[in-house]
Amino acid sequence: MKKVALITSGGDGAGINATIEMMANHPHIDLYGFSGGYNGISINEPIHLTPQFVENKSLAGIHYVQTGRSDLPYTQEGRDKLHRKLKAEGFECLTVCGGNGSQKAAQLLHKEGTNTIFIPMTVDNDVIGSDYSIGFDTALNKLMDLLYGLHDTAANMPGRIFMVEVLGGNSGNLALESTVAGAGDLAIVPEYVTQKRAITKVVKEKLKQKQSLVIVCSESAYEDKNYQSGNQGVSFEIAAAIEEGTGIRVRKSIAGFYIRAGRPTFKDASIAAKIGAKVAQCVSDNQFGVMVGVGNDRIQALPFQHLRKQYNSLHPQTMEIAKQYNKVIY
Ligand SMILES: Nc1ncnc2c1ncn2[C@@H]1O[C@H](COP(=O)(O)OP(=O)(O)O)[C@@H](O)[C@H]1O
Ligand SMILES: O=P(O)(O)OC[C@H]1O[C@](O)(COP(=O)(O)O)[C@@H](O)[C@@H]1O
Repeated sequence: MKKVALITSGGDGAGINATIEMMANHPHIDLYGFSGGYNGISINEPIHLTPQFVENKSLAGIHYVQTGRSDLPYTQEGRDKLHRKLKAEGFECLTVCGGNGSQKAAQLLHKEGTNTIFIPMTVDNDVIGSDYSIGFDTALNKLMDLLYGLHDTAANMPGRIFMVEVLGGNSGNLALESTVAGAGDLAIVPEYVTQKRAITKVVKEKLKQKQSLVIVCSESAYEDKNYQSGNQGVSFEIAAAIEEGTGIRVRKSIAGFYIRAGRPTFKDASIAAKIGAKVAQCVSDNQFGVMVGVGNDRIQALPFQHLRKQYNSLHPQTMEIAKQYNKVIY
């Protein structure tokens, strides 16, 4: 049996319990989780994730271990603390579930001597080197539900403009995919600089064709970059510009954190479970310094050294379609 530590880091993502359950049930793995992200390794007692502990809970919305954002990995001193703690407690490997920031820290820790495996988990679906991140589909489905509701009220009471602000960090994936899927009329994404005048022009054109509009706006999209990843409120400023340009009041919603966790969809539960099985196999085979993610429709273990140049931006085909149908500001 190998003693393995696991943390979740950064924003939570539905489905990760299925990964943990698969790892906990592998005959070669003795799994322990630290709550609180990287800092949790230093300050929290490990939770023994035995097969009995994880039984029947893998599809729950509440994670087996709590996630968090931590200062320790940013400094050599902090990382040394983590290395020492893991070594002292006899862990042979650390598995980290999170987004791009967590991936960076995992790479540093591996380079400095702690065997590490990384698992992509973020609703932003922007992890370098993986076509999919655990939690994205659940968030997308919850967002779709909200947008469908707005379309219904829009149809019942025409002539209105609705604006929904959605999570996504520096990525417009949630906004773009939900819009192209038909739940929104126009996406505003941080990958393209959004100019007030351009939005008003597109909105006016769209209102010639449609009785009402549902606009899906990413949290960090705007021309003056005052709104960064994790900030809220950019849609209010964009809505004000649209109101000024069109004379129509904009009805606003922030989808917020409601979409971020909850019970996973089939896609999240399924991919997460398969990732868990692959991670367990990697541990068993002493294959460390890898990200176990999705590529070419398969679960794959990609060595950290292959990650650098594969920045995961908006899906090119989705973006092309969105442009063709005037569903995105670019
Ligand atoms: N550049 C970095 N160097 C070292 N550790 C980092 C770095 N960026 C992020 N981290 C660690 O990963 C954690 C999560 O990163 P964050 O960017 O907040 O979320 P995510 O991993 O979901 O992208 C941070 O709180 C920190 O502990
Ligand atoms: O929960 P917080 O700390 O307010 O952070 C909000 C951020 O977390 C996310 O929901 C998820 O981001 P990460 O998974 O990269 O941590 C982003 O979409 C958003 O910008």
